[in-house]
Amino acid sequence: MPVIYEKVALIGLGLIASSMFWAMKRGGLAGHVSGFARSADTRDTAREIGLCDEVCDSIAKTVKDADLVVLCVPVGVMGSVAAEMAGYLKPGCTVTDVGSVKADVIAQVGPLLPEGVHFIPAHPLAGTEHSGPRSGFAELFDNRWCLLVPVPDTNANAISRLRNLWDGMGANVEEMDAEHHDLVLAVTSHAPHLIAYTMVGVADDLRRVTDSEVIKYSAAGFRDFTRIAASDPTMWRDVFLTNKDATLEILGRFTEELFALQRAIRMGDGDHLHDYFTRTRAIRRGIIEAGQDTDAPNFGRQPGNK
Ligand SMILES: NC(=O)c1ccc[n+]([C@@H]2O[C@H](COP(=O)([O-])OP(=O)(O)OC[C@H]3O[C@@H](n4cnc5c(N)ncnc54)[C@H](O)[C@@H]3O)[C@@H](O)[C@H]2O)c1
Ligand SMILES: O=C(O)C(=O)C[C@]1(C(=O)O)C=C[C@@H](O)C=C1
Repeated sequence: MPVIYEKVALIGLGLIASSMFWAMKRGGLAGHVSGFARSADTRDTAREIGLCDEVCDSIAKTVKDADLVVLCVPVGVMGSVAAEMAGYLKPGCTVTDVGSVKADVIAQVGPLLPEGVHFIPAHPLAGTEHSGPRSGFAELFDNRWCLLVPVPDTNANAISRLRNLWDGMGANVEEMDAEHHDLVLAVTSHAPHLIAYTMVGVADDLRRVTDSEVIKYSAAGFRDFTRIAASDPTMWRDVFLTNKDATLEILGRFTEELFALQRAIRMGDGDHLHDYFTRTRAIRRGIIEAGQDTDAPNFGRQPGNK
């Protein structure tokens, strides 16, 4: 694949930035990639593992002459990072981000960018519970969605160039508006993370009664929760504080449903429980049939298995 951007600058060398670097290298999509990290430790690690063609200790130096700048920092600091780099951007370059929340990031970053710079917010729907420069890998975005959230009147060529980059990194790209994005992600990602954090917290609170049995007899369902609940605390604090309204809306609905299920258990209303679980099972099966769960094991899908 031909080079899409001659010079790319990655700000914040963690899971997503490092995965983008390896994916861009795999596809030959960028000529030169510079990376900025605040801490000397992260810069040393990046140099040791060959992450970025150039590792810088200043944002100004990192973004100099860059055709594409990617903000890969927690959503709560997108604005302060944008303020620091705004005066050093190449005229006509594209600035994008990978933040998990979009409306708040657009409000933080948009007003700070000079005229003529194309701002195209983005969100790859791919990640792990790991963070930092060593956690990235080239395949992270393969066959995952990347949502572009362009603000109105964004230059169409700039959008299609960024589309091509994500496409070259293996993602399936779609466009969405920011409010819709934040509501959808509150359902599919943000509320589920909060529920996982809570469930693991409850198990920890019960530690005195259950001793170490929670860990010893950890069943698959709880293990999945602990993986999610091991996700980066800074990232997730910022997600909830910046996607407050949508998350609270979904948690309100979640609580109502939970109360209804709790009531059904107390009243011995097996039909309610059975109907509910039948409906949710169909949703899971729909996801697998649509080929949207690349991690799903094949067993249980033999013909005739209900
Ligand atoms: N982890 C995921 O599953 C996932 C998936 C999709 C999108 N995202 C989004 O991508 C962004 C990065 O997440 P990540 O998983 O790569 O996190 P990460 O913790 O692995 O990396 C973030 C990096 O940003 C640095 N940083 C923090 N504050 C900074 C500042 N003020 N200036 C410069 N650098 C700063 C941190 O030191 C860290 O190295 C976040 O906005 C997150 O919401 C994460
Ligand atoms: O698989 C995981 O570890 C993730 O939580 C990744 C996940 C998600 O919820 O799917 C987390 C946050 C992102 O903004 C996008 C992807």
